[in-house]
Amino acid sequence: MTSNEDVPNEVRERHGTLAEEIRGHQFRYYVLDSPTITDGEFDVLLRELQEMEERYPELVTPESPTQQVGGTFSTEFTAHDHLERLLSLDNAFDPDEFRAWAERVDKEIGDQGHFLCELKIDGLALNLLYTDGKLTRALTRGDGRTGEDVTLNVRTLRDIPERLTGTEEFPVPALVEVRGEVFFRVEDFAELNAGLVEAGKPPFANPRNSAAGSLRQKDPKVTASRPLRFISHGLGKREGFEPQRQSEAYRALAAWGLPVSAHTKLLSTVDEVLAHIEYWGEHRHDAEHEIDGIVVKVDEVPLQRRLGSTSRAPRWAIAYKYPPEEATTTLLDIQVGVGRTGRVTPFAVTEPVKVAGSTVARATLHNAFEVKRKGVLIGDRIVLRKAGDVIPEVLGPVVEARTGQEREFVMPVDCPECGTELRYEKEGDADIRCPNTQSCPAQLRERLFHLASRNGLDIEVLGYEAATALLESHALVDEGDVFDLDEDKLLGTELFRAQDKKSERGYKLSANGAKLLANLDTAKQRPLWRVIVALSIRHVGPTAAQALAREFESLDRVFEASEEELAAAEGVGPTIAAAVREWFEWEWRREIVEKWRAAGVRMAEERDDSTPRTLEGLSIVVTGTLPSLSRDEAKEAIMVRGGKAVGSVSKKTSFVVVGDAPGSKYDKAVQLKVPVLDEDGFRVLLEQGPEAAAEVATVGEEAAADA
Ligand SMILES: NC(=O)c1ccc[n+]([C@@H]2O[C@H](COP(=O)([O-])OP(=O)(O)OC[C@H]3O[C@@H](n4cnc5c(N)ncnc54)[C@H](O)[C@@H]3O)[C@@H](O)[C@H]2O)c1
Ligand SMILES: [Zn+2]
Repeated sequence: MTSNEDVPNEVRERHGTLAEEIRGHQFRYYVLDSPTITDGEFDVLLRELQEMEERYPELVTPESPTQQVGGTFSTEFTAHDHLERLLSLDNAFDPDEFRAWAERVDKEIGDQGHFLCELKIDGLALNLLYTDGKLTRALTRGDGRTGEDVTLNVRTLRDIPERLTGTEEFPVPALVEVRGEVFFRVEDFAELNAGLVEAGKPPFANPRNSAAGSLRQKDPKVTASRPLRFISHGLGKREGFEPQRQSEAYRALAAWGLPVSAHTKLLSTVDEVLAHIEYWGEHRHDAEHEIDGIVVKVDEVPLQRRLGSTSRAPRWAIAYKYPPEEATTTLLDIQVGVGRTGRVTPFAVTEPVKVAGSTVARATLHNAFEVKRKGVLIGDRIVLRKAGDVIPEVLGPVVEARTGQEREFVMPVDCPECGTELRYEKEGDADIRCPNTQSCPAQLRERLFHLASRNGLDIEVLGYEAATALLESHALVDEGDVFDLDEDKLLGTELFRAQDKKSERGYKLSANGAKLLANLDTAKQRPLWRVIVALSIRHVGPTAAQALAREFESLDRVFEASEEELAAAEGVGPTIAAAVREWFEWEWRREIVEKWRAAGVRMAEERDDSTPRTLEGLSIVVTGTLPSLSRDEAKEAIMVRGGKAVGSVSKKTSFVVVGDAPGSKYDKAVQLKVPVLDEDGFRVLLEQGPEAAAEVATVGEEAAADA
């Protein structure tokens, strides 16, 4: 027996309470489908327990959460044993942890394995038993040995075949346990939640919880009404089928009619794997479902056997987890901001918290109805989410954590910046606005900042600070004056002065000031669509502006067009048409255009006739990373040849240009049989035109096989 003497008492105590706390969270997560902390926070607790046990191995007992597959089963369902255990996965949270795992693997099996990298789908695990090709039972993971029988519910999933089909290469086996993940696509999840809210029911916190909640229903009809999806990612017990490779098993599963992932990649070295992990870390939201990491598996089945498993997880696989995109924090206050089109939006001021690698202290709440709908009170513990480059948002309150001290948010009546009474533009609007469009300092500042942004006229020096300073010193009345700025006017703004002892005034134009003037000069030459973006017309971002520029070719023609003509133009539509007409109704805005024109800003599309318009009438989608062209360069090349660079794949798409790790657009192209080009093929398209490109393009399944 091991002696326990060297474990300090307080460590033993902390271990006990921590393990209890973790079990409580597991119960709420796996049985109730209603966690009170985020997954990231849960992982931190489990990691703390692991580290304690590594330091003091005496603390390890078979009952510790570190030794068990997290879940359990509820009495709502019949319990059934898996034929072979369905385990969890060990985690790596940074490259060093991943390297350490790879080194352990290497030591065990020598340098002879391959790494199969898969997206870690954020759903819930399911075990399907097929006997003689027929689906006979479906179990949740449960505690890894015993799961919940959800067969009736699973039969309602379209992705899961009742019967397996066999092929010559892969005949149907006598028995096989197929493991995989049940999940919601991100867009289906959003739709489901919107429907729940409309019906007055509380929305789900995230797609994973909604998938678990939808699958574990007592009434299969409810499950049937939810668009749950399934992707296979493993095998349990099998008879009459012995794959040598995990990747081979996936080919068999696909042949039998089961869905497998299109994003699985076989790699040889640790560096390649880390590059792949980094790639998906930046493209996390390109997949159709949520991912919380990359699962790396040793591909060779005999090597998997040699590595074996612990009681909790296989040693031959690891889940590399990305920084969590959700965190809980305290909502300190709700304040309002005024945007460039006058929209007044409440935003959350929170205790700073780390999410997705950066510290967040503010999050959007969209409008007063959203605040109500989300049910958040000032003082609440809340769940924050930050996905990629998107502005952080408040998901909702942790109701269990309320103390009774929380208070409701009240929307202000007047504009916080100019004091004008706020109003809804028309009845039923979600957004309330400051009607002082021309001179509300907040709106002006935001418009200037937007005008100078990268999608607008790209004027580097004109950031937030400069915009504020120019307005405060009255160097500008509104954005109409931007191109009239000169040295004299800038010298009236302290920000653009530099000390100069030689001059009488004691200052001269700063380097930044000179740079601003130079930048403004260049900005006059930007293409028409950027000028349109810079006007801050509601609903008109880069895509709409490009459509307007393409269809009307000059700002005057946009101005002269009727609402009907605008709406009829490709890529414009009624909302944008109405917004454009509304914009031009105001005298002071037409003056902006006149002042810019007088200053020499480009007002019409300049056709570059040096390049023949060989792509006229074609719609082309570029997706994934091309080896030597940036996405913008590729789009530019399409547009100068008269083609349209569009964002989404439809039957009308002429070509889809595909780079590395292309995501769902590529899948869609295969499905709709739109010709697919790689970069070489794209060059053929640019240099020799569509007919030559069609010869080198791949179509449908043929394209999928190539990838
Ligand atoms: N918020 C909470 O209170 C709370 C409580 C308990 C657990 N959790 C969360 O649940 C998860 C822990 O659960 P876990 O034990 O399932 O561990 P895990 O999420 O680390 O990984 C194991 C699971 O990943 C899934 N998976 C997805 N894609 C896969 C692929 N391509 N190949 C293989 N498996 C794949 C499988 O279902 C597998 O069982 C963690 O994310 C944890 O944070 C949260
Ligand atoms: Zn105002």
